[in-house]
Amino acid sequence: MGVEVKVEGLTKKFGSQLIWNDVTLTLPAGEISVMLGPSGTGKSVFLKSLIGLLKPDAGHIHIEGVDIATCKEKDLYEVRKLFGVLFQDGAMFGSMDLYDNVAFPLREHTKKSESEIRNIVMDKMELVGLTGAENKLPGEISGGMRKRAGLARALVLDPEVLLIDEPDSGLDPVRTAYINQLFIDLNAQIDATFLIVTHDINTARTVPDNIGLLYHKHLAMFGPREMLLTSTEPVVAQFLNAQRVGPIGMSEEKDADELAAESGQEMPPLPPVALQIEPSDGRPRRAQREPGAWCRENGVVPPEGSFEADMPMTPGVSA
Ligand SMILES: Nc1ncnc2c1ncn2[C@@H]1O[C@H](COP(=O)(O)OP(=O)(O)OP(=O)(O)O)[C@@H](O)[C@H]1O
Repeated sequence: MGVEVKVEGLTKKFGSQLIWNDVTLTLPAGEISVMLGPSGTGKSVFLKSLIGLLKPDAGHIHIEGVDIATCKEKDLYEVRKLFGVLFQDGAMFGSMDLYDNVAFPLREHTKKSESEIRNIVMDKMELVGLTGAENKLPGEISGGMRKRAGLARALVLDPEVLLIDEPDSGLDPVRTAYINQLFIDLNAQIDATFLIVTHDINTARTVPDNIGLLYHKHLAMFGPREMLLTSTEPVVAQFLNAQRVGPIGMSEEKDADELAAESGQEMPPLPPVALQIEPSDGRPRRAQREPGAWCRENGVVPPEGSFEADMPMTPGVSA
């Protein structure tokens, strides 16, 4: 069962460059959360801060009673064992075949016998659909397969928290759809807490239980998927609907002249809220909620056509 990750007032700077300030959010145990944000807003830095690879300048990260923002190296080493991480490129050792890559954390961090290791590696390879590819080298397989192998390696120590950095980078839409379904199925099976950093709006709209948006050195919003997908807050609505009109500019916040030039243009109405992807075997996830439940409980009327099975495609967003 996954564990809760509670982030309070987290601030990160590199020298005088502020990356983000006062980030406060809770990744609920066993739920899938997605972190979005324009390029360079510090999504990867946030992910690395969560496992203690980067030290925040202020704030706290509470996991299982330990504050990893301030704890000793020895405690950090222990807490890190709760995490599995899938880096953007899979971070495979090029000279090792997939079997040895996936077995690596078990050989490094456990005293398991080679036959126990074999059982675990083959089990995780099967989970990610890579049975039969054990003897391939990372350079001999596609980007999608490399990500799956990276995922198998992230799973071998049975993580309570799975951090995934841009799983869709370099993948075509079909492969992205497959890996998104895999995340949902995995979450149903292992019940870990997931945090996925992505640029892909379709992933953000259909995979997570919660969405966060980093923008302009702060956390603009974090909450249930339906809350953000029905939000008319300009930054959130602009980003989640891939619009040019709104406060986010090409490289930073728009200046007064740019905003004035847009004054006659309105953001189009919000598109319908898509159904969340469900596990392929039909078994519900522990965190799964009924479509529209958050809207009903909070008196929010979702855009017409929301939660319909065969929703039409929205520009830039495939259902
Ligand atoms: N180790 C580091 N030292 C100094 N600056 C860094 C370091 N790591 C990241 N940065 C800076 O922090 C900022 C945020 O980087 P980060 O990679 O987290 O952004 P991102 O939101 O993940 O971007 P993208 O979506 O393009 O991957 C960038 O300006 C980057 O140059």
